[in-house]
Parts: sequence; structure tokens; C-alpha cells
Amino acid sequence: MDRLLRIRAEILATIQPLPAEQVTAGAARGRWLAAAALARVASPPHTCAAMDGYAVRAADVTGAAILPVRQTVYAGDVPAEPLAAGEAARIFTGATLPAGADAVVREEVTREEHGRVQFRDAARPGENVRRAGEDVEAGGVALPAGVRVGARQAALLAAVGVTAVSVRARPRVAVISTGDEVVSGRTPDSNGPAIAALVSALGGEPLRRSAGDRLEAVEAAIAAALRESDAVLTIGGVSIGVRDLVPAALERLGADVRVHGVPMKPGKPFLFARAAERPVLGLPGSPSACLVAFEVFARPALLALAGAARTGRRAVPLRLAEATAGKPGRARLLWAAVEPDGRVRPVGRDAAQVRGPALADALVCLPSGAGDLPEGAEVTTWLLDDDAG
Ligand SMILES: Nc1nc2c(c(=O)[nH]1)N[C@H]1C(S)=C(S)[C@@H](COP(=O)(O)OP(=O)(O)OC[C@H]3O[C@@H](n4cnc5c(N)ncnc54)[C@H](O)[C@@H]3O)O[C@H]1N2
Ligand code: MOO
Repeated sequence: MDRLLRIRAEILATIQPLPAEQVTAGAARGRWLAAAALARVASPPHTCAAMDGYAVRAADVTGAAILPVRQTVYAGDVPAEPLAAGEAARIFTGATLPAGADAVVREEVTREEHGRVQFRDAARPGENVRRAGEDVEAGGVALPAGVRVGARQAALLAAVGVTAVSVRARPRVAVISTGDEVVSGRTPDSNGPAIAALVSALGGEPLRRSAGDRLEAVEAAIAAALRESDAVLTIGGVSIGVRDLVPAALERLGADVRVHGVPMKPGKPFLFARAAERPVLGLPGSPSACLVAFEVFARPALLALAGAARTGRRAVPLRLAEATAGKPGRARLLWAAVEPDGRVRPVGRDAAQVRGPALADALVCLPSGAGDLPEGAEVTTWLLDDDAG
């Protein structure tokens, strides 16, 4: 995997994030922050009760004690008056602590009768109190740049009063399916919709195009794509057959082909070029190879364009649910399913497979030269289920 990761790093080094724009927090959903989002208000906004009970000055409750209850504070109230020494205030979860109070005693360990509350034990200063800003201080960094705004991030932005944020533009990504068999429909275009869906899941805007097996057609399709998009993905026509026209078309367009052929299985013919200051990623046509090359190279490249701080899949060591026969040579990526017990089971291997990837929720990465692996062997696994935007 090291060589693949080096090639990936070389590709990423050529990619700058797209320009930033200011959008409402709602419109930021699924996009990446271009700058840190700073809290406009603290969270929590006021020092408040963490439990229903009685606000007191802890110094007044150093053991069993009885205090008069002078006020009641509900969530949303502004306390009518400060808490005087020797008094208690009835208070509810989330309600602002009256000035002077420094502890909340849970209702369960008290008894109220005739306007007086009885405490059994000492109150600790700070007990059941949420300090204003203990989660996020006003003016502090709520979210750093490079983070994707999803559901939980939207909650934080709302909590700290952020209504507008700076995010990276959505990448417009041309997805060009090539090959007469695909254009005619004799071979169903399974890669096109898959790659378009993967682009959408990254918050990108896929522009689906196709070109038959004529050099001029492939060249024209790539040239048009370079004009209308921020990145170009081609599918098929990238290995060494006489009808594999993507490399020749790129040459005619004066592209700078930086990578052609990578030591992995499947996905060996993958190509990376720069043309018109844009990245061009040539994915193999064989379905499993296409999707693997997308995972290893294209997805990180598109994430870098979109401004993501983390461009790789989450990699975790998992144990194999079954033995896997070793093969010398290239690093291998196996579509796999994570089982309920946390072990991982490969689901199909041939580069032409469409079913294996469809059943998988992980990719197992075996380094070049990995021999036969027994059941239970630990393997690096990329988890594929974190696309939620
Ligand atoms: N003599 C050699 N032949 C091949 C080599 C090699 O080194 N020497 N490499 C093999 C490897 S590895 C792969 S992977 C494939 C990929 O080649 P291409 O990227 O040029 O892909 P095509 O030849 O255009 O298509 C291969 C296969 O995939 C089907 N296809 C293409 N596009 C789609 C699509 N959008 N949806 C579904 N299926 C698609 C196409 O019909 C072919 O069946 O080359 C090996 N050959
Ligand atoms: O490496 Mo190819 O990618 O065998 O399918």
C-alpha cells in the first residue's frame, strides 16, 4: 500500500481547494468549511442548572440544612433577583442560575414544605451546574476549517449562533463513460451511475457525458469537460487495447500525464493527468477496478478540491472472517462486508464484478507480497459507510 499512498500523495499535492463562498448555515449542509466557524454566543449561553432541584450557595449547605425558597426559575426565565445568602431558589434543568448561586441540589435528595426546603447532605460548589461557555466559549472556534457540515455540526452551529459560514464551492465533476459497447447500451453503463452517485455523496455536482471509440470523440468529450467542470473523470479506454483512447486523446490535448499504471489489483491501468489546470482521473472500465480506483485516488482528489481536511477513508484493523489465498505482485483491494461480530469477509474478487462492490461496506487493503492469510488474520480495512453529508 505504501507505493499507492505515495502516488496518491503526489496527486493530492497538485490539487488546491476550490474558492470559498459565504452561505447560510442551512445551505452549508454537506459542504466543507473554508474557514473556522467562530462561536457568536457561548454554549451554554448562561450558567444554568443541569438538574431539576434547588439553587443554593454551597457555603449555606455544608451539611443537613433548611433554607427558605424565595423564587422559582424555569428554563427561559431571567432570574427575578440574585440569590441572597441563606436562601434557596426552586430551579429546573436548563434554567439560568440566579447570581450568587453556585450549586444545584437534586430534587430527589430534598424535601420542600411550607416554603422551606430541607437538605440532607452538604452541597458541593459547582454541583449540577453548567457554566456558561463550558462547551464552547463565545468567540472560540466552534468548528475548524476542513470539517464537513453534517447534522451534528449543524446542531453546534445553531447552538453557538452561527447563521452564515464560509464553505468551499461544490466541485463540478465531469463523468465521461467511454466505449462503443457502453454508448450503444450493449454493455449496460453500470460505472457511470455509480461514479455520479459517489460524486454526489461528496457534495459534488456530477455532469454525465459519454464518448464512443473514436479518438476525436474522446478528445472532444474531454475538451468540453475541461471547459465545464472542475475535475474530469473518464471511465474505460485507459489500458493498452487499440481502442483504449483516453491516453492518446489526453496527449492530443497537451495534457501532462503524471501517472499511468499503478501497482494495485484491481485498477492497474489508472491514469492521472493535469490539463487546463484541472485534474483528470482515468478510471478503468472493468466495474470493480473502476470503483476501486475511485476509492484509492479519485475520492481523495475530489475531497481535496472540496476542501476536506481528511481525504482518506477511516482505516481500521479488522480480523478476516475466512482464510484468503495470497497472490504475489500488486497490492490488492478486496471488497468486503463487515459482519455483526466485527470481522470482515471478502465478497468477490474479479475486476469485472459488479455484485461484490454492491454487497460490500468495506475495502480490505492487502500489501503487495501478502501471502496466504488465515481466518482471524488482522487486515487494514477502509470503512465505506461514512458518506452521510
Ligand atoms: N492485454 C492487456 N489487456 C488488459 C490489460 C493489460 O494490461 N493487458 N489490463 C486489464 C486490466 S487490469 C483492466 S482493469 C482492464 C481495463 O481496461 P480499460 O480501462 O481500458 O477498460 P475497457 O477496455 O474500456 O473496458 C473494460 C471492460 O469494462 C467494461 N466497461 C467499460 N466501461 C464501462 C461502464 N461504464 N460500465 C460498465 N462496464 C464498462 C467494458 O465493456 C469491458 O468489458 O483491461 C484489462 N485488459
Ligand atoms: O487490475 Mo485490472 O484492474 O485487473 O482489473
